Amino acid sequence: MGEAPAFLVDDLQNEPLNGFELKSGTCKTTTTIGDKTYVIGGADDGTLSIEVRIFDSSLGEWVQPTVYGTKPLLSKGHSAVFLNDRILILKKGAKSDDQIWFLEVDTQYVRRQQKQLGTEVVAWSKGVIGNVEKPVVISGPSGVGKGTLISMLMKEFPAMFGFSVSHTTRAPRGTEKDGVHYHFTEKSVMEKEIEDGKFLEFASVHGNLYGTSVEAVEVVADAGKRCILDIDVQGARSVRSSSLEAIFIFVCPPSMEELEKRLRDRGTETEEQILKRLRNAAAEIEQGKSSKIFDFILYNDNLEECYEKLKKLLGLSGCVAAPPKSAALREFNLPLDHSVSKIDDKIIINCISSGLEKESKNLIMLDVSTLKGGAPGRTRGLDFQAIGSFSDGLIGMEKLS
Ligand SMILES: Nc1nc2c(ncn2[C@@H]2O[C@H](COP(=O)(O)OP(=O)(O)O)[C@@H](O)[C@H]2O)c(=O)[nH]1
Ligand SMILES: Nc1ncnc2c1ncn2[C@@H]1O[C@H](COP(=O)(O)OP(=O)(O)O)[C@@H](O)[C@H]1O
Repeated sequence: MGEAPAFLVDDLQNEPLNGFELKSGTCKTTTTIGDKTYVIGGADDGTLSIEVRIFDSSLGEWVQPTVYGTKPLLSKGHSAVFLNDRILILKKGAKSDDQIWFLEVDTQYVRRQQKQLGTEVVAWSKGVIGNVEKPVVISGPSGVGKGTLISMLMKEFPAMFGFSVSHTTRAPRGTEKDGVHYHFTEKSVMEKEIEDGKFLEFASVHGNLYGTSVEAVEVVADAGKRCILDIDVQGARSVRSSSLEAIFIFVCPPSMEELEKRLRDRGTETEEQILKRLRNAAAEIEQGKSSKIFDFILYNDNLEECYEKLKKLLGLSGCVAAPPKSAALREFNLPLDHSVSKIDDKIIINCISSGLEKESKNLIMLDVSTLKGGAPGRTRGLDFQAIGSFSDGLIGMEKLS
């Protein structure tokens, strides 16, 4: 709460300013939803990130919300458009990977946090261009074949999937590379990073600490790929109750004898480790089958058959590996001079650029009908098309993807 600058109160009381910058030149926008007006923009204390304050007209008070997610850095201004449960922010003059942001104001995640904290909550997430499917969480006992199935998937569809590289305190195996298979970490360092909120989930498994950092998932999302997480049942449970919308798959062995054989034949663990993993396996299988965490259970008896079933679950049966996405789909330059309007689930951006001889206009359509999964920090499923360019009254139709 606090004193509102005079011009803001004045502006808020006199006219609805949805999506338009306030007159003061401080690069703020206001968006009114019910009794609440979200004032989004640079703070008056010189903060470098975009700040949010809420004016609650039913109380006649300013509210300082709890803000989740990484705040976007200030730019030369922005436009704001309200979409059902979040506000789309289009930053002016920002780099192509930093211009589309969402302020979640009424998503399921935000509502849950508000209930828990009893305060006003908003959450930032960055927009990711491209219709990438939900992340895939794969769990199962040690030695069941998770890593093998994931490697097959990544080999056949390298442009489609990206692996979430976990942190672990266990020692690397012979062929494992730091930063590729795991981020091998000291326990004290990892514990400090967990305390600092850098992890989406973590668990103690077979006597070591394992965890998925928020960054590990974001790196894959930013590359426009579908994220695969190989995590244990405890981790899957944490992700299930997080804001990451994923598909959860549990892999079962055909029998405990076969599981033991695979673990021994792999030859990567000491006898003590093998026994520990086998002891834990029974409980993991029990939980995997009975808990409501998993959407699908796969039996990995014959490897090829199991892989085909996995592909089917992921909608990839009979699918020819997709070519890498063209750069055009992910590149999008929003000029300083533009206006924004909304028609149903389509945001129409009218970009005006003045050349030496004539002024030309470009119309870009941003499709927000299939937004997926908010936090941690990313909203996927944005698609954009150039729907027209007219300098001499000529409108051309061109799809960028
Ligand atoms: N919760 C959680 N579990 C993980 C993570 N990374 C790996 N695990 C799980 O830790 C367990 C042991 O993994 P690992 O040491 O690679 O042995 P392996 O399963 O025998 O190959 C497996 O069940 C993994 O799924 C993580 O980031 N978080
Ligand atoms: N369906 C299968 N039949 C026989 N061996 C398998 C099968 N799937 C995996 N394996 C082998 O079992 C061992 C354990 O597999 P791995 O992928 O490392 O398991 P996880 O990642 O679940 O610990 C590996 O040596 C792998 O080659």
